[in-house]
Amino acid sequence: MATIVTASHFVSHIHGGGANSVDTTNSNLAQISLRNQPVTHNGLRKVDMIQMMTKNAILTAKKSSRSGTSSGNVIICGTGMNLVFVAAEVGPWSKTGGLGDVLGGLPPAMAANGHRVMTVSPRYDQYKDAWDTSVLVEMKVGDNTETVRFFHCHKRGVDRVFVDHPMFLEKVWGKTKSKVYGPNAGTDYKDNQLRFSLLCQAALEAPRVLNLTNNKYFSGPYGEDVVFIANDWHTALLPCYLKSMYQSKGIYKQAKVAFCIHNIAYQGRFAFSDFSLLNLLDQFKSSFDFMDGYDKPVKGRKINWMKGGILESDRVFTVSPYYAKELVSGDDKGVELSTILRFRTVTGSINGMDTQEWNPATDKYIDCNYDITTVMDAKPLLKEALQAAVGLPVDRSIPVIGFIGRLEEQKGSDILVAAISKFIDLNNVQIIILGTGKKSFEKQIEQLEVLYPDKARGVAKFNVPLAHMITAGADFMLVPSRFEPCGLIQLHAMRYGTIPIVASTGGLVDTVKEGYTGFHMGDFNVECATVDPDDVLKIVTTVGRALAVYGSTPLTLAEMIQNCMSQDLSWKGPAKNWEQLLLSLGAGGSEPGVEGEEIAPLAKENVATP
Ligand SMILES: Nc1ncnc2c1ncn2[C@@H]1O[C@H](COP(=O)(O)OP(=O)(O)O[C@H]2O[C@H](CO)[C@@H](O)[C@H](O)[C@H]2O)[C@@H](O)[C@H]1O
Ligand SMILES: OC[C@H]1O[C@H](O[C@H]2[C@H](O)[C@@H](O)[C@@H](O[C@H]3[C@H](O)[C@@H](O)[C@@H](O)O[C@@H]3CO)O[C@@H]2CO)[C@H](O)[C@@H](O)[C@@H]1O
Repeated sequence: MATIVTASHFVSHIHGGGANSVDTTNSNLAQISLRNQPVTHNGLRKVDMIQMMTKNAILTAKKSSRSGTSSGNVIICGTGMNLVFVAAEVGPWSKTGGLGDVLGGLPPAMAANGHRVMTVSPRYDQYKDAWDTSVLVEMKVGDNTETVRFFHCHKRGVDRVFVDHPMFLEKVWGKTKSKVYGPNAGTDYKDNQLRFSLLCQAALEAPRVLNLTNNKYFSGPYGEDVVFIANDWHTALLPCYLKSMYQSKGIYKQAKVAFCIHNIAYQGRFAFSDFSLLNLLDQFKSSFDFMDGYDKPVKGRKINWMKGGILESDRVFTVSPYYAKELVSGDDKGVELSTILRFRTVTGSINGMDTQEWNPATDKYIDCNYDITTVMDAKPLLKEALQAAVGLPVDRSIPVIGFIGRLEEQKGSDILVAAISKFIDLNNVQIIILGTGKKSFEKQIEQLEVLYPDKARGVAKFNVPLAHMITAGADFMLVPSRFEPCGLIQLHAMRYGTIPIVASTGGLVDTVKEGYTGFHMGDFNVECATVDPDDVLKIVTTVGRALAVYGSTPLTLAEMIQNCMSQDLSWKGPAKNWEQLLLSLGAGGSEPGVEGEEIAPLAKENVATP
């Protein structure tokens, strides 16, 4: 267990209000703010004042928040659970893809429903909006004793906690979008196991040592009655440390761990001898023990972090119901963990999307804002702006197909490139691909412009403004994934009235309805080493179907656009679902939340780094 080196309270001039500040303008809220005050020295037991809140009191709290008597626009009130999300990425501070998006969007939606919510992630950069808490904790990482420092800010009702250590900041500084896991795509930092061991230990300390006093609903440390939501392999040690370092000493007795799989393709497989680096008891060895036929990073017997996380946590979740089924369907889709997963129940809960960042009515990256009533007028203008931006002939009558994604085998950009050569000359169409990742795939997409100067562009950059312009300006969004746990690209596209053309896998099955909100291509071969000609044909055929609708039945197209845009794709529904799932874990002090509306925007400018 970690040792607190210095634990000073937050200074009131930073966050406003002293450590035990109680809002007295509303007696209900005053009760709420006492909820998490420590009452014993080491127990940090939650004062169960919340039970005194009647439903009426909750409603009053909500009403006063809505009417603006509370600070800001965030509607939160004190009931529910103490939730601690732990991940290697948290958007917008750090994001290489969808994991960062989920950590950015789901926590505020949970907070809106009255839960007390913290995220813990590395401090990869000098975030302008996160302050030094001056709380330091020492922990054993590998053979050394390391000191971490916690930074913090409170945004959209969520405590955003950043773990500061040179293993994160020194490596990544200024390059958060590309260097979170390694110096380049496909190469991992050699000390990733130590980095994420440190993250897991820090995350277990944060709820106990941070005296957070930044809003009127909650104060004091979170205490011990928490649900940890550990995300992906980087957080797999958390349930083990929880058991061996805390629960064995009577701490966190009623805490629970939910382990969420965002992508089974990344498991954290390392040499078996590395187990000793993790400072885990031998009792955990069998959970991590793993054999595969690959030579990387060493031949034969390995440890597998994802396997450990699956077996040692209280419940296993993933990000769509269909992917949950695929994971246990066989070793190809379960990436050699399907047998292990069959020992556990894997529950899929579909992701939402950030409807503030991705809102055509307010999007600052597009020239003309629109909604469901003005989409048909706006889209041709946005298409022209997009064509001009990437240097394609500007012509609103030409259908434009977009693709956005990490250039890994998962996303099928190689299949798409093969398909383009088959359909592009036969059709009056333009295609724009945006992505970063494997160098060979980046070269493939950059080559498109050379081959088809008037019809195709490939931009090998991580470019958020361009992602928004494509999402708004394209007519169709292609998602030819070999596998896709949930997928956010198709959600963003539908919200912008851009019709998705998707492979029939994972969350794409759950979110896109054939002929109603999009087009399905069928499922693809998950074998990544080659491009299956059948899959190329599936893209060609389905693109043909979509272009026929574009060209011949504009009314059907318009209807599909309306169907896409009229859906509620926000985190609201998914957050309610997550609430039920997390309540079922039965962590100490857990109670249902309330109906809430998460409406506070996050100014991204504040997050800018050096
Ligand atoms: N070059 C670029 N420039 C700008 N933005 C870019 C970009 N490349 C990607 N992005 C952005 O990254 C995000 C990608 O999210 P996805 O969920 O579609 O995929 P990802 O595989 O990363 O996430 C994994 O985790 C999520 C979350 O659970 C699952 O939805 C998904 O299926 C799973 O593979 C989107 O916000 C997209 O706009
Ligand atoms: O948000 C996007 C994804 O981010 C995570 O995936 C990263 C993964 O966890 C890292 O291990 C690393 O993956 C590399 C892998 O370790 C290496 O052996 C090689 O196969 O290359 C991989 C890519 O560089 O980077 C991944 C991000 O690129 C998260 O786990 C996923 O769920 C998210 O989809």
